Amino acid sequence: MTTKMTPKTPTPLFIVSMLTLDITEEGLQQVDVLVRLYKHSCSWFLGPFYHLVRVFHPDYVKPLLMAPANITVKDELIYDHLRPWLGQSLLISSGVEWARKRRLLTPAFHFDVLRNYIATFNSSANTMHQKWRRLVAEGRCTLELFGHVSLMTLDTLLKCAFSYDSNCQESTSEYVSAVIELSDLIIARRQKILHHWDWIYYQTQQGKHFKRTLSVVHRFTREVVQKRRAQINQRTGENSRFSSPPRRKSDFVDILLLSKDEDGQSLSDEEIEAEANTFMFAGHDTTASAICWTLYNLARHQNFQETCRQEVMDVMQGRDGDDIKWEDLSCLPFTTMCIKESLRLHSPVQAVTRRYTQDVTLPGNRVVPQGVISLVSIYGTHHNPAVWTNPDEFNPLRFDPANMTSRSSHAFIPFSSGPRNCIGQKFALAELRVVVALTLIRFNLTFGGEGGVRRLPQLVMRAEGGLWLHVDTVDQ
Ligand code: HEM
Repeated sequence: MTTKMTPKTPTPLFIVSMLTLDITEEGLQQVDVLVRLYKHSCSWFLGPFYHLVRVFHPDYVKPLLMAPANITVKDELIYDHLRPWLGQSLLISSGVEWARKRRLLTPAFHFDVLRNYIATFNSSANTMHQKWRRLVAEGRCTLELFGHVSLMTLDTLLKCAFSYDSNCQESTSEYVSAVIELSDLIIARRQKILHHWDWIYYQTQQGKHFKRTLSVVHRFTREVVQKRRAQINQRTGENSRFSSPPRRKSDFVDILLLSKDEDGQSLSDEEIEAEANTFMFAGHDTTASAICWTLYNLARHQNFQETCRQEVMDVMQGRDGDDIKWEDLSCLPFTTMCIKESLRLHSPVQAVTRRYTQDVTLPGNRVVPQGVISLVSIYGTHHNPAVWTNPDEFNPLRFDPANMTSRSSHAFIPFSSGPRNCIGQKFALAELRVVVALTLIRFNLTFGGEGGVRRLPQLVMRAEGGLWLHVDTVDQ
């Protein structure tokens, strides 16, 4: 016998928090209450429109995230506002269209491609740290991390996606300002229920501003792709049978321009623009959030910070410069454990939502009926006391391989899982390790605030009023 997931009676507080998508510290604490109460999932009707199942136990998360991509649809409640910016890209599309794009884009994230980006990760981090050194020398030792780190991840992505040196960490870039503004405008739109309808939103000042900002971003991407296409066409003309790679190291746009599906079809310029915009959106804030929270957690746990620093210094011993190399990444096991624990405790993405075109069966013969929105709570799963002992405690030893054998494969899902998992996770983890390692050998980090910060779960996990750390240069 199967049981359809039926709604539990929600309290008004929970309904309000769903409509505002938990964008406060209190919203997160309400999730903690739900998780302790229900352990696996709960299910609601939200007004007349939505029936929503919220899942936060690995046993239930697994069948939902591992469901075949051809029955999985990205839900409009969360993703529709991104469509004007990202178009029908990998993040948003479904079915056959998604499968074709995923096949064409996967080579862009192969290890052989990623290892070329290590130099860029180092140089972007160096620029940020030079700024920090200047600020420390001026006596401004307490820094708001998100501002600095977001510019650095944008700088990196612009170089890796477009080979474009924006110098955005040192001076204002119109494109970078527009990308930051678009994310802020999308958050603001989500919080106003009436703005969810296009025909209202685009009449408002905010909606008009969104359109103007969008045109800056789209113009930039279009110009890069068109210019690059022209260069490739010119090279193929010179060498009539083959499209040869560029003389500089390939970036994402080059790889997408040269990729072909089984029928020999390549992505159109519009499709490449959509994917490039998606990399910028999906890759900069998420990675910045992960870096900032890792540094924050290490600032609050000096013993772990010191162990990581020692580990990095051991790797760098006897070297002339202090660049992190690709081969070094696998020699930083404890630092990687701290990064993973931080991704658990302060997961940049709090949830993913899905609908399924068929019923999905969960353990105990429970069924999520087709069409129902499933909200897979990454935050809830990572804070579930039925899965993690003392879930609010920062304890990197959870990720010691000896302590991981009995844990479900779906207990730790910062990058989601299954066919629609994050295509950029190896890129992100490599950048995280480089930036965290370089930061620790150059700076001591301390947190002065009492009792921690108030978390701000927006598009990614941030901190209310910013994330402020005290930064001192390490004597070398
Ligand atoms: C710490 C950093 C990152 C985190 C925590 C993260 C997390 C996620 C999550 C949870 C998803 C699933 C979204 C969903 O199903 O709705 C996702 C998908 C995706 N991510 Fe990431 N991400 C990170 C970095 C990146 C980077 C660096 C890139 C690209 C350069 C990227 C590109 C994408 C794309 C294109 C998808 C859609 C994949 C698909 O549907 O096939 N992400 N990411």
